[in-house]
Amino acid sequence: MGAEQLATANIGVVGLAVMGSNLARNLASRDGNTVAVFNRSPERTRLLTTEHPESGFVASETIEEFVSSLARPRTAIIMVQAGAGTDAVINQLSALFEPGDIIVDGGNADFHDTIRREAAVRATGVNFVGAGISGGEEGALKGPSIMPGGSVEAYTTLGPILESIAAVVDGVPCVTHVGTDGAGHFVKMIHNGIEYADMQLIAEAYDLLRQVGGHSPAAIADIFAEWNEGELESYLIEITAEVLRQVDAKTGKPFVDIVLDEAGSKGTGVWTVQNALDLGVPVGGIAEAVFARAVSSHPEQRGPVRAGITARPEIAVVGHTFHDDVRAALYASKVVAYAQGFDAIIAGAEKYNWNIDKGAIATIWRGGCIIRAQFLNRIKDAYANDSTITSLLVDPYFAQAITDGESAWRRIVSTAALSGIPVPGFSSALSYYDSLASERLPAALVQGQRDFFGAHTYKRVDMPGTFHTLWSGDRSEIETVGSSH
Ligand SMILES: NC(=O)C1=CN([C@@H]2O[C@H](COP(=O)(O)OP(=O)(O)OC[C@H]3O[C@@H](n4cnc5c(N)ncnc54)[C@H](OP(=O)(O)O)[C@@H]3O)[C@@H](O)[C@H]2O)C=CC1
Ligand SMILES: O=C(CO)[C@H](O)[C@H](O)COP(=O)(O)O
Repeated sequence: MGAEQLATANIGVVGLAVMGSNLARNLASRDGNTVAVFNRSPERTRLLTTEHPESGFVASETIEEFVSSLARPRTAIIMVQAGAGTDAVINQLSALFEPGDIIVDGGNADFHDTIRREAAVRATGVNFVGAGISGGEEGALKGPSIMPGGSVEAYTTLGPILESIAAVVDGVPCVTHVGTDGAGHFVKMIHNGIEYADMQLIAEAYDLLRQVGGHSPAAIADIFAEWNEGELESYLIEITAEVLRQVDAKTGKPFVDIVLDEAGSKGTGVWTVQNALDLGVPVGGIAEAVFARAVSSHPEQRGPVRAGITARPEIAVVGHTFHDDVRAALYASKVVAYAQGFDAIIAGAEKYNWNIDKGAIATIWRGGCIIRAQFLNRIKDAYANDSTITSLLVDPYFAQAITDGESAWRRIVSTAALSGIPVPGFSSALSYYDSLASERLPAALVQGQRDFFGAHTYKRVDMPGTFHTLWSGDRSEIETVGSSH
């Protein structure tokens, strides 16, 4: 590593922790690439170059050296901690980059930050691409799903290199230009929200099979492995079977029994729910998954409540088809979670003026990412058949899937309630479906209450206009000017 470097690298990676080092190795393994690498603490850089001489990295110990090692137009992918760390590296690179160069933030950035950063960097003539990258360590190395946002010009240069390192399904690379500025990180955020919901539903299925079904973790691993051969085939089901089959070497107990039952999070699920609230999109499945992790992480509340209860419900007696019912409930709830996630994408695209192709998003999520699944082919097909559908639940395939699983779904939610097993994911998904399916909702009464205490007005079912009842007067109705609010 010298002070000046020859500009031999066609791409660089800044941030060489788990994701950055694996992405750099992935890039280096593709024909024609010479990869420059830099990390704030040089120890990581040294470790990577020592352990992987085959990658032929051009390593630097200062950011200046790193920039000088890049051929023009310079392209650098940042894989550092979201937030202040990312801002620090963007500032360093923008001070040294020239118009036409490209900075890619591949971390899990808040898309509002990406919108801000893209505008600031673009003003200097440098291109900024906020790219969601999913797949964890293995995906980064072997082929992730990549969700880049930013300008079309930047994608023209960057697209081929991203396509060369992404996962490939049916010959199609799992990368697409999602839209301008923050679109890529927005879609990655929704991906993570769906990931939360999917994981929670799988965890509820496990809990039911264990507590009500009476199966051991190893037996449940076999059930999940079998489910992974059918419509539920997905990476998350596959790894769940692996986790459940694991035995703790220290105690000989199932691994799942020695792990503290307090789920952590890094924040992208919370962002999804916060933004869905702002957009007015009901994403109950994702919200329940976030809240379920929060409930689990409050032992100071769980302990005393549990200690104060003298008797728990008897576990309901179930028949031998119970695990088929759980599978059907899991599938129906999963359909709802994905439908809600795509609704949030549609609402975000509208609010932020992104031209997001829903079918293309389903396509690039089929491989490389954490929520990769066969099932995404069905979503791709649904939007190919009709890109204007108001909900995935009206697509003929999904409507039929829900109808087929509906009775089992209801049996599972009621069995769980009778047995005292928490199923916030399954039950919120069912309530959401029932809300959409109901002829009339008690929202009419809520409107009446709002009008009573706040003169917020209401609309009538039998005539146009906006009305208010004089609740504290003679209770006659008047027509009001302006719309209901
Ligand atoms: N881990 C995962 O499975 C996934 C992670 N991501 C995202 O990818 C990004 C990288 O993730 P991961 O590899 O896990 O690493 P971490 O999120 O743990 O971040 C560690 C890296 O950030 C660098 N860093 C932190 N602060 C600064 C700073 N102020 N200036 C310069 N560098 C800084 C560290 O440098 P140093 O070594 O000097 O401390 C190190 O290289 C994150 O945004 C993460 O959210 C996305 C998908 C999956
Ligand atoms: O982005 C990811 C995968 O797509 C990360 O694995 C994500 O950080 C996991 O989130 P959390 O730690 O909140 O469970």
